Amino acid sequence: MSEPREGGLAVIRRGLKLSPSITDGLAVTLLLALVSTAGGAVIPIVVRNAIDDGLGDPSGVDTGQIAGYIGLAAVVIVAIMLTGWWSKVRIFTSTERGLTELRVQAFRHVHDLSMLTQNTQRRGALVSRVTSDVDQISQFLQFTGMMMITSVGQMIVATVVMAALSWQLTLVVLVAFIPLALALKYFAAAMSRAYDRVRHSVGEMLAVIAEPVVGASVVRSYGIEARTQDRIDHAVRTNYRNNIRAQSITAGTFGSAIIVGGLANAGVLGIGLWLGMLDQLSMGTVIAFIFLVGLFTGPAQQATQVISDAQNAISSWRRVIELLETPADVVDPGDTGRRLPEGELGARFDRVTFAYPGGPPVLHEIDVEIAPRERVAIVGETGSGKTTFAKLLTRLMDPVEGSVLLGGVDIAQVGFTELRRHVLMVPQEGFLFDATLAENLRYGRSDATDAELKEAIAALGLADWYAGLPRGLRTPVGQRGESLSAGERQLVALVRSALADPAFLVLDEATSAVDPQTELRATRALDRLLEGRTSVTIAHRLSTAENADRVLVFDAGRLVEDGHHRDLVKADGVYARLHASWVAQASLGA
Ligand SMILES: Nc1ncnc2c1ncn2[C@@H]1O[C@H](COP(=O)(O)OP(=O)(O)OP(=O)(O)O)[C@@H](O)[C@H]1O
Repeated sequence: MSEPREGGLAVIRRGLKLSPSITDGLAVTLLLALVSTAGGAVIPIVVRNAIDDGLGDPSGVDTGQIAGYIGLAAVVIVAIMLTGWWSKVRIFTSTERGLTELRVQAFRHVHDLSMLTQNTQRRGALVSRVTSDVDQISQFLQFTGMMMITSVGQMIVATVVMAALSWQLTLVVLVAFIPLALALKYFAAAMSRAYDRVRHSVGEMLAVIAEPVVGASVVRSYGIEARTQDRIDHAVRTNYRNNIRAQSITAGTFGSAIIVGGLANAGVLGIGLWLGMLDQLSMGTVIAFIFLVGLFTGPAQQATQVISDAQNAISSWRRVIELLETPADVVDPGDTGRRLPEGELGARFDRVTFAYPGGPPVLHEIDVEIAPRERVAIVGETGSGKTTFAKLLTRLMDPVEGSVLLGGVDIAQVGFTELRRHVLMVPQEGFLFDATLAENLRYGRSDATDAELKEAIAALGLADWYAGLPRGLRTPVGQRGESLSAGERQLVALVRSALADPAFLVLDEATSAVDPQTELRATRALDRLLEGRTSVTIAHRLSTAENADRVLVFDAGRLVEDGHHRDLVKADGVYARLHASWVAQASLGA
């Protein structure tokens, strides 16, 4: 299905490179953690000595010596606590710092990804995916990853100390663990498959739940609540089943590790006592061994949990890296980019061909020049490429071949900020944020004063509309502007554009019907907005094409006609047919 995936270590290496703060001071942190772990192995030795030398002293119980050992044990325990605490604080701090960097990079990148291949909804899903993926990585780095390293250290130290005390008992412990060590590989593979299924079903479930939330109005208006609910129930149940299956495997492996631990302890006790009776082992050594078996088996019991957490974290990391490495298809040249000429601006499409990723060309060799201050209307059947043309003009995407120039400059070489200062796209539905009217208008120009906002409203002939607003500039527009009518939202979008004051405007004409009074206001406001500017309007209305200086007609991705409405009607081609159907519709509506 896809190319071979790189191994876990390679993913970790690349992930660490992306968040260098994680490894800041890691050597010291690990050293502290290992000191803390190794400290654990000192206690059994102290216990052994206290028993053998203190209690088992032939001249009677040596309380002084025992007190000395207890004191030593206390010092070691305090040292273990302090080094353990300190290493944890260090690992939390550095991983949080590194993961914050990763979150910032990932969220920024989601926004840089194509406006077209990633619609708003997909981007929302990506953002929540990144959030949960980074949480997984954090859980791993702060708990399990650290545990993994200290566990290995603990097992090595325990083995060395055990071997130094008694090779026979060490052998007993190792033999008990061999089957588990071998089985772990299989458990890990089963767990990996089970958790893969869980991750997949979580993704499905989120998508199925998110869709009807975003499309709530469609769900309600088509009365498909029951069907939607069925899909959600099914996704939730599948996720539940997958989770239960995965948890059963985890529980099974954990349980078998406990059994093996028990067997090792029993073996140590049995054989230890027997060796003791043969006078080959001291009492202290056998008791110390019980402690050491604990040190050795603890990590092995947690190995399954560690492996599954590591697998989760690695696939999360892999996804975040893949996201970050998805090239942003429109690259911002930034401040080093070229500047656009100030004042009026014309545009040129120089043999522009465009295809959406993986699709056939939808615009073919478009060659056209738009003069400064010209009012151009774009018309064509649905799917003919009008929106694509407009998006190329504002560089929401780059042509596959050819180039788009503004004022003689290839817009691919112009920084985003500079470009947005000169050319602006006014969509059909200007998105309004859940804030006041003033705040929404300031998306056009952030430093505009209240007086300037009112001036801009008046300049577009909207003073009477504004006067009717209950709280003036402080009027809340509601979520997505719901407190305003569709027509009023268009008015806000026009004032916002006027405040931004670009030389070149690209408009997607609204198709939604609005009341006649607002319609009149919008037409008047638009007329004033376009005054003195170059404009390209995706026209859905007859009057827009009729009033334009020039009409560009698209058909199946080709520019087939170019001229004034009058001449195009006479030419009796694509435009004449479109025009005839508009006229017929208008007379039907009348
Ligand atoms: N994001 C996309 N991914 C893939 N193909 C797309 C995408 N957007 C548009 N297309 C395809 O590109 C072609 C041109 O679409 P475009 O939106 O430019 O047409 P349009 O003339 O603006 O149509 P409408 O009037 O319906 O908005 C169509 O065939 C369409 O299916």
